[in-house]
Amino acid sequence: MRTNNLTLHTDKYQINMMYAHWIHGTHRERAVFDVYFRKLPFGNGFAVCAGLERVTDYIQNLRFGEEELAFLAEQEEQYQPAFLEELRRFKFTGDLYAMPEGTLVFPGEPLIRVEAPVFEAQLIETAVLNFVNYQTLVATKAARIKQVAGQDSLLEFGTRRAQEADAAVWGARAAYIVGFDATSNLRAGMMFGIPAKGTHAHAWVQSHDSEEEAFLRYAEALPDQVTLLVDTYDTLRSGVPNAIRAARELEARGKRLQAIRLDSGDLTYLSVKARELLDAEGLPDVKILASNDLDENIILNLKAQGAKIDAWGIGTQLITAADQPALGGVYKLVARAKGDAYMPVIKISGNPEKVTTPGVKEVYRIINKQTGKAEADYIALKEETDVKEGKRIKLFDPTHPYIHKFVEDYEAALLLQPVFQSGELVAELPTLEQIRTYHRQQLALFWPEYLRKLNPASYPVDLSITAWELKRGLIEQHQV
Ligand SMILES: Nc1ncnc2c1ncn2[C@@H]1O[C@H](COP(=O)(O)OP(=O)(O)OP(=O)(O)O)[C@@H](O)[C@H]1O
Ligand SMILES: O=P(O)(O)OC[C@H]1O[C@H](OP(=O)(O)OP(=O)(O)O)[C@H](O)[C@@H]1O
Ligand SMILES: O=C(O)c1cccnc1
Repeated sequence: MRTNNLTLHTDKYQINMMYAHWIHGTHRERAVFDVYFRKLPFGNGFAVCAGLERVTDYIQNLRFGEEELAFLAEQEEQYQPAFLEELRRFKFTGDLYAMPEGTLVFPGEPLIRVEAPVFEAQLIETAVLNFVNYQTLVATKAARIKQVAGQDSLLEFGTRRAQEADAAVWGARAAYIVGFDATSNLRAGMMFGIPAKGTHAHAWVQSHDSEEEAFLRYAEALPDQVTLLVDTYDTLRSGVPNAIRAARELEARGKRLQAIRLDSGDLTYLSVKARELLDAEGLPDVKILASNDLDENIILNLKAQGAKIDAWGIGTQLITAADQPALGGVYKLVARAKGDAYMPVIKISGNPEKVTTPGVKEVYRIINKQTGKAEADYIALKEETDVKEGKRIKLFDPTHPYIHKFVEDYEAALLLQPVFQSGELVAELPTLEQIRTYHRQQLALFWPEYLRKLNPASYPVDLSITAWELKRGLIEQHQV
């Protein structure tokens, strides 16, 4: 590997567009881009916004170093040396607004708005989507797992199966945001302050002459509160009885066996039987941890079957978001500078979902003051004042405009917060603990029908009349 610099972590077409803008002298013209996704993953009723910390760090460190410039100079495009000099001076000077990490987010609403010289806004598209798509996807998957696990402990075990190293650590962080308790990845622990936890592998048992010896030696070496993996040979005939012997031995030394881990077989049957054995030996406090390709559906099933599992280790299915391995978040131009003002622009498509929503917009979460619950998200043009002033507004579904209602006793929470202004970081980023608390508060804002895992109700994301008319007008204008 030659570089840690992420400035060239972009698609070549961005640099080519930057070059063409520079050639024509339009590179300083301001442009506005929205980041949003069109479809919720996993059939879930919401997604959990994540990725902003990485985006912030990336933008602060955007610089074309000598290595990057030399590499660009070698490209078949033969960029002019003066362009490379322009890149040498590159720094992000724009504005970026973003929803805080942990926010519940929905299709069609901007999670991030970038207002910057087109030269800068174009460069960052690829990396911003890369970070936000992955982290939002994993946070959402983890939220589904957290929902079924309730108060049980959740350990993130995914690194060995993750799509490479960055995915492992940022995925561990995304899981922690929504309520996982710990990760097995020590680097994630060190980078983010996530509690790091670990049991032991089958290899530990296999590398001893007997399972009993392996357990005793492990318990002897490690401090209090060990977890023993009991399924290497025969869970009920050998693993659990040997763990019970180890627990006795530990007790004699003033230490405790914290848990046993089951990693194969019928987890309901084995956990019920193991619980009986442990309880019969006066060890009701020894917990049962399960792992083995678990996801939210298996956990829900195991619970319905009466499994006696207190803690869950989750790897592959979470870190790879196995049932839907990508979130299709996009970065779309919605306005560009024309003189002193922004001119809204649109992208038309035969598929109504793919028609972009033009203009510089804000997203407001409309919260009913009586119930304290979110009624809808309301996308209005930035200059609109009605919603800011708490005036009566019409909520209507842009794809079915006849479905509508008026609301007046509401609080409008402005979701896109300033993060960069004129290239300077203006937001104080929250700590991970603050993000976890905020995420829990977000969940409490929503009625359960939007949160349920299976066939959730669709939460309304509505356009203001002005934003809708702007969109309709531009569609008509472009119709031939
Ligand atoms: N009672 C259960 N109900 C539903 N799914 C279960 C139950 N017990 C285990 N599972 C899940 O079923 C799958 C079983 O995987 P698999 O067929 O590989 O068996 P295994 O026990 O892991 O075998 P191996 O000994 O090869 O590891 C895993 O995803 C596991 O989490
Ligand atoms: O099943 P996942 O959700 O992906 O969780 C991670 C898995 O990684 C380990 O297995 P592995 O076979 O890699 O190693 P081991 O020898 O320690 O069991 C562990 O035992 C889990 O089963
Ligand atoms: O600590 C563990 O038990 C662990 C860690 C990573 C993967 N599987 C299990």
